Amino acid sequence: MVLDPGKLAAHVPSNGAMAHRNPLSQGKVTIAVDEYSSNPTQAFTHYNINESRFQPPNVHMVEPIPYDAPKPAGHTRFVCVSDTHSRTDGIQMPYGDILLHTGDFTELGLPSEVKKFNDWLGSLPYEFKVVIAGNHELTFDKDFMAELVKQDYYRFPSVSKLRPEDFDDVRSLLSNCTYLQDSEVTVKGFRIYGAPWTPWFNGWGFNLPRGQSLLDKWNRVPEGIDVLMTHGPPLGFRDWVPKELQRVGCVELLNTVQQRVRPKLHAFGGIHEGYGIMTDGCTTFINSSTCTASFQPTNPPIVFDLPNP
Ligand SMILES: Nc1nc2c(ncn2[C@@H]2O[C@H](COP(=O)(O)O)[C@@H](O)[C@H]2O)c(=O)[nH]1
Ligand SMILES: [Mn+2]
Ligand SMILES: [Mn+2]
Repeated sequence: MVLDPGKLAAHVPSNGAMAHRNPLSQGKVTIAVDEYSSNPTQAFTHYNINESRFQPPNVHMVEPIPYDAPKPAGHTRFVCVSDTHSRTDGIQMPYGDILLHTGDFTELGLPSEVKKFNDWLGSLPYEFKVVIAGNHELTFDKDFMAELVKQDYYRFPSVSKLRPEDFDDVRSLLSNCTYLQDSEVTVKGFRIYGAPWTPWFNGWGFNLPRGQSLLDKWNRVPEGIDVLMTHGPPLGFRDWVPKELQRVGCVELLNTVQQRVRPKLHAFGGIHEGYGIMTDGCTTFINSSTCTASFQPTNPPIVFDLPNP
């Protein structure tokens, strides 16, 4: 899809207490921990009632473009997938230029799974493929693995059985893509930044407490990037978990995206139930979780066109 930002009201929330320009840092916006950080459902309600922050005209749902829609001249087509969880066999992949996979490509990050995923990547025709980890890629999280081997009971027996030499260099198994972890790559002129962190939930990989710990990671995202890849959603954008009647997106990620970084595209997954697309007029938010809540790989990849830089 091609969006004309001029047709949508760009929304910069008025909650000035959480973002301010630092006079010592040449106009750079500084994000502070949000007062509702620890309770995203309450944060959503508060900002929606007081600022209509998550409803029209500040936010709109976006229909995905059909795969056979011609790509406009001077555009690059992104193909977004996420949360494939080692279930790639039946996925019909559409035409595009750059593949983005926003994590949970395995169940447990086992080297055998990573190899299978890498083989699948190798079979795809895209010119560029960019991948981040999710909370299921346990072996990619060095701190998680260091803690796991200290435990005298094993929550993840098949992972605990691995020898360090089996997973020390697990990233090198991803030879058919660019893997990002708190890092960026420029592809076809687009600056793409990727980070795997999600709010703590059941003690998986790359989990961090809400608040300053996650904000420290988001503070590493540079201004001026075109595409942000995270595993999980920001607050209010495709982050609803119906079975718990909860919003679970990260408030600090939202404030970072809307008030400081303002990328053209924010691609993520993480909350399988949130599959779909929204825009705030500046950033298009795509949750491309392939797997459903019951881990069926039935949600199709989402394509998105951006004008070339
Ligand atoms: N209440 C919350 N539910 C969550 C959160 N993160 C994930 N989930 C639920 O689990 C599934 C699958 O996630 P996965 O990482 O195991 O693949 C997801 O679709 C949600 O239903 C959370 O932070 N809070
Ligand atoms: Mn998942
Ligand atoms: Mn996940």
